[in-house]
Amino acid sequence: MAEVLKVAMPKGRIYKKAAQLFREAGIFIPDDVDDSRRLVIPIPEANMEFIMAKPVDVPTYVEYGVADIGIVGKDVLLEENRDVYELLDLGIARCRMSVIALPDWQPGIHLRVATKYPNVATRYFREQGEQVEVIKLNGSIELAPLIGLADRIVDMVETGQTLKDNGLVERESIFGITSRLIANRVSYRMKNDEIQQLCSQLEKVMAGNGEILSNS
Ligand SMILES: Nc1ncnc2c1ncn2[C@@H]1O[C@H](COP(=O)(O)OP(=O)(O)OP(=O)(O)O)[C@@H](O)[C@H]1O
Ligand SMILES: O=P(O)(O)OC[C@H]1O[C@H](OP(=O)(O)OP(=O)(O)O)[C@H](O)[C@@H]1O
Repeated sequence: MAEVLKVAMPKGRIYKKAAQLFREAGIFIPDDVDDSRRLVIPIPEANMEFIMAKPVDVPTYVEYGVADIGIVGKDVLLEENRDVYELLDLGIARCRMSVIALPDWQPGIHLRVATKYPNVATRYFREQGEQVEVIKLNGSIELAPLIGLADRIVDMVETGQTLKDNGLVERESIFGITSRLIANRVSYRMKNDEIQQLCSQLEKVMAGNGEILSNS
C-alpha cells in the first residue's frame, strides 16, 4: 500500500492552477478544497493530504518534514533559502521579479529600496556593487516610491497593470518566476516511489501543455 503524501499547498493565487495541473495529471482533487476554512484536508482518492499553507511558509513545512512535498513560487524559494529539494518547474503562476521606480528616478547617494523580499533585494544590489538600505514591507509595495518611503522597489510584475495604474516603470527584470514542486530530503528517500510517480504524471502533462503552446 502506497504511503499518504503530505502536500503543502499554497493558499491563494497558485492553488487553483496547481489543483488544475494535478487533475490534468489524473489525480482526483475535489472542487471544494479551498471553499472552506479547513487547513488539513485528506484526499483519500489521491492518497494525499493537503496542508493549506500561506505561500511563504510552504518551504518551512517541507524543510521540517511535516509536509513531504510542497508547491511554491521560485520567488519564495530564493527568499527563504530553505534546505529542500527542488524537483520540478511546474510552469504555472508565471511572473518576474523586477526593480521598479518612478520614471524620473535618478541614482543618488542614500538609496532606499522597499520590498517583500529583503534577502533577494540585498543579494541583487550587493552583486551590482550598489549600497542600499532595504526596507521590508508586507504588501502594496508600489506605495513606497509614490509616497516617498523608498527610491525603488523590488517586486513582482505579472501583467504590468499595477505599475501602469501607479505611474511606475520597470527598470530591470532580475529573474523569471514560476511555481516549483519541492520535497523534504528524508521524504524524498522514504516515499520515493510515490514522489517519482507524481513527478512523472506531472511531467507528462507539462510536456503535453508545452506541445500545445509551441503549436499555437
Ligand atoms: N501577479 C502576481 N503577484 C504576486 N505573485 C504572483 C503573481 N503571479 C504569480 N505569483 C506567484 O504567486 C505566489 C503567491 O502569491 P499570493 O499573492 O497568492 O501570495 P502572497 O503574496 O503570500 O499573498 P498573501 O500575503 O495575501 O497570503 C507568489 O509567491 C508568486 O510565486
Ligand atoms: O503586474 P500585475 O499583474 O499588476 O501584478 C503585480 C502585482 O501583484 C502582486 O501584488 P498582490 O496582488 O500580491 O498584492 P500585495 O502585494 O499588496 O499583497 C505584486 O506585488 C504586484 O503588486
